Amino acid sequence: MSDDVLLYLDQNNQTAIVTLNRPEKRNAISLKLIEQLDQIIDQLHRDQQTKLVMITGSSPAFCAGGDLNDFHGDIGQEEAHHLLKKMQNVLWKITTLPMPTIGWMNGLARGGGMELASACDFRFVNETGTYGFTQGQLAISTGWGGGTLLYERIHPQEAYYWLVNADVRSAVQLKEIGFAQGVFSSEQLEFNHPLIEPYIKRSYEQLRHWKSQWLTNQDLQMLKIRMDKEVEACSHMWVSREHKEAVANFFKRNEK
Ligand SMILES: CC[C@@H](C(=O)O)C(=O)SCCNC(=O)CCNC(=O)[C@H](O)C(C)(C)COP(=O)(O)OP(=O)(O)OC[C@H]1O[C@@H](n2cnc3c(N)ncnc32)[C@H](O)[C@@H]1OP(=O)(O)O
Repeated sequence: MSDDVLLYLDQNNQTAIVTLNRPEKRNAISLKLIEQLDQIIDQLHRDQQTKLVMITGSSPAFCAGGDLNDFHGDIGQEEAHHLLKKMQNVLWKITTLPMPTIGWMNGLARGGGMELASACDFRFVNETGTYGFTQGQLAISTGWGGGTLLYERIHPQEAYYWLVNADVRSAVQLKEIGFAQGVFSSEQLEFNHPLIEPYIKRSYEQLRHWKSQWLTNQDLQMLKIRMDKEVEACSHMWVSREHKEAVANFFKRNEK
């Protein structure tokens, strides 16, 4: 069985690197990938050694969002809800991991890929990448709870504006609005680079404390309710004719 998600723990188990590994599909998130990611995140929740988790993609992309083959098809609203909920649960588990998390955005991200990045505490982006909450272009909204998380990461006015525009932005723009904490070249984003040294220098206790403080500072109960509502809303849009046409157009375009 191929591994669609890889987990690498560095020698002293200080850093866990979680890599989405479907580069030929731009690391689009299939149902199989969700299952594997879920198991890895559960393992990290139980972990008593790791100081830091980094989530990244196998080059050239970070993540193209939900795999439109798996999430599409002739399904009703309840089935759509059931499928979307699976990844919402994973995003929730990532959000509430007990250690700091970095979305190590090595390349482009679209749709659910941006939602995944929003579930991380910090985001480092590749200067050559392009990034967008493009769900609006597919006649849906964010469907895994990542739109709700976006409101927690940047100014609400800017989050609202981005979701409605559904536009694709540069790395520098992401830094300007505070979505990304740093913009780096591909070489700088190589692992074991000094970029993560500041984190590793801090003690386990410090990092776990700051993470706990970060989570306490958010109203998690309310956050979960807001994410649930987002999934519900998207599941209704998912079965619309407009969405089905938009997905069919994507695959037609790629056939040419
Ligand atoms: C389902 C949840 C929902 C949410 O809650 O947010 C979503 O995520 S909806 C999905 C949103 N994502 C998209 O709309 C992105 C669609 N993809 C693209 O726009 C482009 O592929 C790209 C990501 C900009 C990359 O472009 P490029 O580098 O030119 O590569 P290709 O277009 O040739 O793609 C290579 C390969 O990958 C397949 N692919 C890409 N994205 C997806 C996807 N989201 N689902 C399924 N497959 C995807 C693409 O079809 C190509 O496959 P082959 O033709 O077999 O080579």
